[in-house]
Formats: sequence, C-alpha cells, structure tokens
Amino acid sequence: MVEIAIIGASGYTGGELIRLIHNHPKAEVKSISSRKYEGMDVSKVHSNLIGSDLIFEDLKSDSIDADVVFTATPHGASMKIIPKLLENGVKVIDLSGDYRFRDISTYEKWYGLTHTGELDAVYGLPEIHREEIKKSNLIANPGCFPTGAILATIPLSKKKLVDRIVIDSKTGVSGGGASPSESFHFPNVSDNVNPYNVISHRHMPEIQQELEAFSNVRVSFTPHLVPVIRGILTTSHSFIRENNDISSEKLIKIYKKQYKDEPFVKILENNEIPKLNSVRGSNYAHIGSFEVDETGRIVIVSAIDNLVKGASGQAIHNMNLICGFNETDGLNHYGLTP
Ligand SMILES: NC(=O)C1=CN([C@@H]2O[C@H](COP(=O)(O)OP(=O)(O)OC[C@H]3O[C@@H](n4cnc5c(N)ncnc54)[C@H](OP(=O)(O)O)[C@@H]3O)[C@@H](O)[C@H]2O)C=CC1
Ligand SMILES: CC(=O)N[C@@H](CCC(=O)OP(=O)(O)O)C(=O)O
Repeated sequence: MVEIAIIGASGYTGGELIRLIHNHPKAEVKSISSRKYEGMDVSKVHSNLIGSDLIFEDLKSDSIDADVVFTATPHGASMKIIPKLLENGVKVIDLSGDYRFRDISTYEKWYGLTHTGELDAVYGLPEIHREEIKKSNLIANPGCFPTGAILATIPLSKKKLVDRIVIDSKTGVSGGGASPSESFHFPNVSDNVNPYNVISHRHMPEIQQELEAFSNVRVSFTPHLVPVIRGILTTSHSFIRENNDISSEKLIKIYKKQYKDEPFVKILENNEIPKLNSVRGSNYAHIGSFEVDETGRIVIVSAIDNLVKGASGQAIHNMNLICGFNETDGLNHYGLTP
C-alpha cells in the first residue's frame, strides 16, 4: 500500500481526497493535517466520513512520513510547505496554483505574491502531460476552471483551427473553499448569477499557457457564480482562422480521435449538451455541443465536478500515474444524477 498524507485536510478538496482514497485499492490515507482541528476526529469536520478512524494532526513538513503528500492548501501556503517535502524524498501533488506556471513572473503578476523559487513541477493535466507526469516528483494539479476550459478547446489549438477563444464558465460555490464569506452568503448566491473578476481572473493566464503551447491563440475568460454546490459548466466560443472549413461532424471526429484512449473524457454526440448534475461526484469531463455558426464561431461545452475532475479526483489520477497504478484506480465510478 502506498501511504498518503494530506495537508489542508479540513478543507473541501482535502475532504474529497479522503473520501475518494477510501475506495482506492493500492493507497491508504495514513495522516491528515489541520492546524485548526488538531486532535479532532475527521468526521467532526467532514460528517460524511463518520466511521473513519482518522484524526487531524498539525503535521510539520519536515517530519511527515508518507510516500505521497497532497497539499490541499491555499496558494502562497503550498510553496512554503513543499520544498522540505521534496528534500525528504516525498512525491508531492499540489492542488494550489503555486507551481502551475512555467514562468514565475506570470504567477507573481496574477497572484500578487513573491514566489519562493522555481521547482521542477509538471502541470498535472493527464490528457496533455501524461508522460512527464509519470516521471515527476512534483505535480501542479490544474485549476478547476482551466481543467474544463482546456479539455473543451485543446483539440482546436492542436489543429490550429482557431485564433481566438472566449471562455464563459459557471461555477458552484464549493469552488471558493470552506471558509464563509459575503460573496458566498446564501442570500447573495441564491436566485442569482454573479459574474466576477470579469477580465482579471487568475485562471486566464493558466488556460492561455496550456493552449498557446500548441498554436497562437488568444484567450479571454469570465467566471460566474451560480447557486449550485458542485460543478463547472464551461461554454467556449472559438473563432475559426481564415481559410479553415470546419463542420460539426468534422469537430466530433477530431475530438473523438483526440480523446479515444482517455478514461475520464466523454464526448457527447448529436450536438448534445453536457449536464452539470451528470458529472457530480465523478472524475469525468463531459464535452458536447460541437456547433458551428455562420459567423465562424465554434461552440463547445464541457461539464466537470470542480472538486473531483477539477481538483481531488484529478490529483488521484496524477498519483496513479506517478505510482504506476491503473489510471482509473479509486476513480472508476459514474456521477450522481439526479
Ligand atoms: N475548491 C475547489 O473547487 C478547488 C480548489 N483548488 C485549490 O485547492 C486548494 C484547497 O482548496 P479548498 O479545499 O477549496 O480550500 P479550503 O479553504 O476549503 O481548505 C484549505 C485548507 O488549507 C488549510 N490551510 C490554510 N492555510 C494554511 C497554511 N498556511 N498552512 C497549512 N494549511 C493551511 C486550512 O486548514 P486548517 O486551517 O484547518 O489547517 C484549510 O482547511 C486551494 O489552493 C484551492 O485554490 C483547486 C481546484 C478546485
Ligand atoms: C467560486 C470560486 O470562488 N472559485 C474559485 C476557484 C478557484 C480555485 O479553486 O482555483 P485555484 O486552485 O487556482 O485557486 C475562484 O474563482 O477563485
């Protein structure tokens, strides 16, 4: 059994890691860290985990004894914890944005923080970086919005079909983490749709980084908060480069080929639209629509669960890759609809 420690285990993604690893055939959570809940049973914070004998400890990174550590901590905190873990020979999967950028100055500009220093990290989107992930000791798990947006559009960038991509995403409130705040207060969220950071969300440069690795595309991104708990529905509008002739049927062929061996990406046919509640609780990304309009716009829609494919499930997929397990170990279940 591979032994796991989770730092930030009292948060939403930490709770999902514990829930999902509980069903993993080759990995076991040995220790969970929380500063606030040190000494308390895990089920006092994550009531769904009643029956588990895990108890929160305030783990220090220089004394953690584990094969793999998940840092489910906020950006800024992860980069202070991780260097020591790597020095001690532990493999690390970080759920924050701290190691996602190949260029530190992009991170510093968008996160408004000084970085503590570059480390050899791989961007943990298995559908693009599978072979590098297998060889890495530090995985930068992708952001939740970038996961849905990149999966919806990367085949277009790879084929150099489009030059402009506008991403419009709707997210559930669990994306904001477990700490209460005014923006997530029930009366402010309920019966409402709230766009935020309309031209300045830090996930825009992350999406841009991955898409422009294949062709010259410009990305814009606007997120909206909607009154659901889990899920991200992304509508991507991509504008066809001059002299390209593309139809809905051709698009579906391209996407099916691109994702034919991917265990967690499902392509919907007949212009079907993905549903948020079909992916709830699962590690699947559903991709559909594949419409082309008369103005030269391609519309592709994706749905993921932000806490699973957008965070903890994808992190476990990455663990499976770095540990040489079957990619679907611990993740082989459908969503929870209705
Ligand atoms: N929620 C989501 O959908 C997604 C989140 N992410 C990223 O994953 C990470 C975790 O997110 P999420 O679970 O939602 O966040 P939460 O706020 O729910 O949990 C984060 C946990 O980290 C711990 N923590 C905070 N600061 C520190 C610190 N300085 N040192 C050690 N531990 C600390 C806290 O636990 P305690 O105070 O008990 O120690 C807290 O419970 C973040 O970087 C987030 O951006 C990525 C994709 C999706
Ligand atoms: C609803 C909501 O607030 N969502 C968060 C999602 C961010 C997130 O978790 O992403 P990182 O891993 O890059 O921090 C946001 O928009 O900031």
